[in-house]
Amino acid sequence: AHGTQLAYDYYKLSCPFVETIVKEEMLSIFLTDVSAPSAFLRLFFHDCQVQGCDASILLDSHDYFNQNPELASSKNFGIRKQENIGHIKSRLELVCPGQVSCADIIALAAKESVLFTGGPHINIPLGRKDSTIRTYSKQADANLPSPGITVDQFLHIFTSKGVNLEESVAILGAHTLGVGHCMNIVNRLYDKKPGDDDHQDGMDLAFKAMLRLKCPTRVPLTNLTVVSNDLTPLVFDNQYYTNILMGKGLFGIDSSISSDPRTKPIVGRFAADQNYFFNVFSSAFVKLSSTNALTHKKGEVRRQCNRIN
Ligand code: HEM
Ligand SMILES: [Ca+2]
Ligand SMILES: [Ca+2]
Repeated sequence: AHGTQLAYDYYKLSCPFVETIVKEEMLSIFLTDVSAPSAFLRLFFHDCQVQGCDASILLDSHDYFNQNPELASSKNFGIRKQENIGHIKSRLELVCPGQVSCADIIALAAKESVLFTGGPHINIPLGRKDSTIRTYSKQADANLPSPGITVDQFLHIFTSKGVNLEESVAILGAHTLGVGHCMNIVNRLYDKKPGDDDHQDGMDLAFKAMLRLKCPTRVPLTNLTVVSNDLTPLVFDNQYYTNILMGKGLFGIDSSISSDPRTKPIVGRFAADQNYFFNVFSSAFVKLSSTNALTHKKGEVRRQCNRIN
């Protein structure tokens, strides 16, 4: 099974128990850290968004150009749990040395995170290779979306990967898990010109008052406070869509998709039908996980996730 494409049975001969081992390791991480699933899900998106799903995000700094690694970008603020991927990798190296890529481990960790928190069981094809090309913080700055992007920019990011309109709205449902830092929200709370109407951005006023209490100033220190992405940040459910329809979206883009005429009907459908959301999320996830995947002789299986062999 070492062809030129990702395959569902890629490790059937070379590492038949890879999925069981990753699941086992993930369970023990989840039991000690309830915030881990959200961290793995975001790690996966940020890896795929810069140069493709190739574990480039795990590479650390040392190189002769002395440039910052991808992870140092401010857009990667709050990214955690990379070291757990390295730990799972070292366990897999004992069982099937040189076989399983770090990029596949990131994708498997993300799908286990969705399942463990109550979301759908997603089957993903495997066989991604790890990048042999180093990435820099500038690439992450340029490719990772800002919380206030427009719906057009948002749709462009995903349609360019073959993700359709409905699937794009579904993949943002990942914001059913986890938190955001005040630094990513304060612009929405304090950049009003005098005389502006507080109602104009469609944000629920009680919600806005709560956010202002949690994030009282633009001063960087208080920006380290976190706020939940939805009402149930530990559960993968469709609450995110219900929240954004009520004007309780945390980031600008969360609010925007609940009012744009192209995306609003889809948000309504996901809010009304969790199963339907799960199905569309699953197909979006598989597409996202295949972004620029390196296969066959492109790329390598790293021996250690934080460095090119
Ligand atoms: C394309 C539009 C997107 C934008 C603008 C965006 C923006 C953000 C921002 C600003 C944060 C908060 C980071 C912090 O303050 O610590 C965040 C958190 C998060 N994002 Fe996104 N995101 C997008 C898409 C996605 C996608 C596609 C996924 C996964 C498939 C995802 C998964 C997450 C998760 C799970 C968190 C919570 C992380 C945690 O609790 O540590 N996001 N996102
Ligand atoms: Ca990458
Ligand atoms: Ca939730």
